Amino acid sequence: MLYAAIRSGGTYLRRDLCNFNYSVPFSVCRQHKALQYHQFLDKSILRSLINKVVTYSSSTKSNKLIMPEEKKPQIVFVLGGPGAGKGTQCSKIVERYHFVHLSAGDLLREERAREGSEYGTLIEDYIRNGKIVPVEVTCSLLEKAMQNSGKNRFLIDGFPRNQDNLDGWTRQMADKVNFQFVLFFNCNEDTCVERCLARGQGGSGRSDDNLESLKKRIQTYNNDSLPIIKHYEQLGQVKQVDANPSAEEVFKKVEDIFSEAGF
Ligand SMILES: Nc1ncnc2c1ncn2[C@@H]1O[C@H](COP(=O)(O)OP(=O)(O)OP(=O)(O)O)[C@@H](O)[C@H]1O
Ligand SMILES: Nc1ccn([C@@H]2O[C@H](COP(=O)(O)O)[C@@H](O)[C@H]2O)c(=O)n1
Repeated sequence: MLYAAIRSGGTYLRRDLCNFNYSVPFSVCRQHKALQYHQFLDKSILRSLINKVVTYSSSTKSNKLIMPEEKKPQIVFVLGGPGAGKGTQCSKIVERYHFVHLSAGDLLREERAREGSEYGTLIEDYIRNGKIVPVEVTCSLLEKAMQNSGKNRFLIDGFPRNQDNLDGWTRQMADKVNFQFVLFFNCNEDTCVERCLARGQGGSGRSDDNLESLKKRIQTYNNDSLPIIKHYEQLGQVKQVDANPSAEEVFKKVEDIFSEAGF
């Protein structure tokens, strides 16, 4: 038998990964997702055991192995209109709460600029026209950036932006991460446009900080991104912040949210 059931429907221990012979030497506290052990079990063995425990998805009845929830990277999605201040707030969160900030837009711009990229032209066309790049490209960039960072806490900024993004993420990543919540920066359309135009005039160098692209970006946001935020709202997974005040005032609300969430 490959797996020794610790508790049915719960966490399983892969015997073939263990170099000793205890049959059921510890129990798994599912509620707290923590391992508890019987007194006779040596702590060093326990430590090595914990490293070797994998969870088995009994709900799917498949042989798909899933990492324990507490070991998966923690993910916060950061959403809001163009220029709502997502990037600005993410930088502050990184400083205060030691998250890694991954902006889907930045990763796409980097990929566009990468010599030899097969997606450069496609990405430029999508960005200039405010359209959402197919998820296969974006999700792979996100996954690679997560792996390369070697860290375990991520703000994923500007993703998922449409149903394709959400479906692709669910297929490729949902099982691999510990999703926390969506941080939604809600900002008036006029303010968003003003901020992006000012950013363009200030020399952002972005090919989409102009009125023509902005109209398209806002249309995409209203038609494709808002329904995704609503989807998460219906699941009770959205923490909303009014993004119209100054960056400092907005961050105070963000701090409340992150502190309350235990970060
Ligand atoms: N609360 C704020 N008040 C005034 N200006 C702000 C505020 N937050 C951000 N800005 C400015 O607005 C511009 C857009 O901010 P930022 O890049 O953080 O937005 P964003 O939501 O990440 O944009 P995008 O989705 O287009 O990448 C920047 O020039 C930034 O300095
Ligand atoms: N999930 C995403 C995110 C972004 N894009 C494209 O990049 C543009 C800029 O994004 P920002 O978040 O930096 O504003 C955006 O308008 C899209 O064209 C994307 O395709 N998918």
